[in-house]
Amino acid sequence: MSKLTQSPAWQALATHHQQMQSVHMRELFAKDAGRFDSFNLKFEDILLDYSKNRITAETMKLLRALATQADLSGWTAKMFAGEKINTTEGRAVLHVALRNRSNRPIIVDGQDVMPAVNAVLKHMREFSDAVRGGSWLGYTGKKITDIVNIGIGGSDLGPVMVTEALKPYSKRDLKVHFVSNVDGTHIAETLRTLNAETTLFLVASKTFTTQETMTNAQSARAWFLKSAGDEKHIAKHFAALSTNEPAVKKFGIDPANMFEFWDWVGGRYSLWSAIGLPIALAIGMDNFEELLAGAHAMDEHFRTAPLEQNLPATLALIGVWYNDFFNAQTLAILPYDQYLHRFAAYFQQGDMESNGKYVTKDGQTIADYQTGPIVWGEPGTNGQHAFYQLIHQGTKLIPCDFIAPAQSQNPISDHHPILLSNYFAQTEALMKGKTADEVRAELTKEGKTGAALEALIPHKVFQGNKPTNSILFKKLTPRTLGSLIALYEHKIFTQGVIWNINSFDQWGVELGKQLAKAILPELGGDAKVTTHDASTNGLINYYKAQR
Ligand SMILES: O=P(O)(O)OC[C@H]1O[C@@H](O)[C@H](O)[C@@H](O)[C@@H]1O
Repeated sequence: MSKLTQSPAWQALATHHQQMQSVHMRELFAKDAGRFDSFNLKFEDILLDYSKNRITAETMKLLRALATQADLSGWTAKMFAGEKINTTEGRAVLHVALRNRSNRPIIVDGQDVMPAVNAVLKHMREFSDAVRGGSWLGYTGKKITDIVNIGIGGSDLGPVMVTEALKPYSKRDLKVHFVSNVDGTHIAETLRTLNAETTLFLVASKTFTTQETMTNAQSARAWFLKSAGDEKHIAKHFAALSTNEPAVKKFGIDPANMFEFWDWVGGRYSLWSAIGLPIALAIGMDNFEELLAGAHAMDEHFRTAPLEQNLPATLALIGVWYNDFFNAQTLAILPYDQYLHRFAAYFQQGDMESNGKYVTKDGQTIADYQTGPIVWGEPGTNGQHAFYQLIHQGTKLIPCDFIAPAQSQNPISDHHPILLSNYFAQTEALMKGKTADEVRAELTKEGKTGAALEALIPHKVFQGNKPTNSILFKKLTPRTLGSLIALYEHKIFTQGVIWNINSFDQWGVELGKQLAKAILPELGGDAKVTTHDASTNGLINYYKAQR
């Protein structure tokens, strides 16, 4: 058994789980009219209702003891102080510095990082103001109408998610496009309608070596030069967001158009850095800084609020409860806001790349507990008509986060009340379910009788007792979105601390990259490939025969 599963806090939870397994939330609500009051938390205008979970006050107490045992506050202090907690890469983890609106000095290798952070923000403001204001002109003197961000993973998903989420705040006549996939279709379809004279490319890559991004960037460059002719025009049409200055220079991008960030910014935590430039271009720098301010406020909350009041820690502990004691495999993130349609996709990387680890910080194989969940989801109400069946009546336990704004950005007729009636109804249905007696009464009322009625009953029963968190806030503003993202980031951090894993490296993505590099040259020519296992050889040779 591992140190964690043998620990007193874990053992106490395991024992408690034995009792809780058979408890139905319907009973918990029936017994306690104050359950909502006991199990909700507020942060600014964000409400987290976690009462529809298979928990009691005792559960939460034991879960908090687990966080204390893992020294969550100690690890949090280390992260915020710039200690190199990403040990396998020898790096600090300081996305919190990027949104440190207090300007409190944060020291890495003996130097305060804040002056450099602020200098890049200033550069981003000047650049985005010039492009948005129309004073930044393309090579034929025309204003920029289209931005194409070329990046992948953390250099794509955050900006995509946020620009979609904050569309109501965007400059509608400046379109932002995103190219990530190395599939030529992605860039071809994006460039099809664009004009080189009015298009600005942002090459977004922390390392500036990522194959997909470099391939797309070279194709964009070739496409641009086909119209512009002279390489000197690249300066007005290409900018780079990166930590790798030599590679940016080598690509031919003017260093004045390089927006720097640092190795202590993880790719999946980088939307707050220069990687956020497409966001700033879309919504303006004032709104981008509001996003930072919202995240900073959540950082301060996470850093200072006691566990009992701490939203990220609470979400994290509830997640651990299902993941490790109920053996849940997944977490569904279900935003009832169309603007948040990429939120789950964003946290698929955020969570799964951070906590998809089977080795502890000290290199031990984890054999007797689960780490990160599979994260997935789609906006409501679309999901209801697709996969909710399985959540309601399948054989798997699927904890869900339901997220919604009280105010719509598009209050057309009664759309929003209809949307929210579904939001409220789903968590109620998942919690309560429907008993055989209730089904019988309903069917009888409909005139059904006898064997036909009895045969139908089991199919129409909902067991209920399906756990959900509800996150409800006033309106999806830049500030609120910043807080929401930081809420999930710190949840992921907390779970990583409890599971004793490094949430900030991503070695698991390397093997495929290595093998693809070896395979690429084999795809040319007609020679039969024999260097791999039979399946891989067979697939490659079939491809070569068909192409
Ligand atoms: O920004 P870069 O260096 O091009 O990297 C893009 C992505 O590359 C992937 O390999 C990593 O798993 C991600 O974490 C990262 O965000």
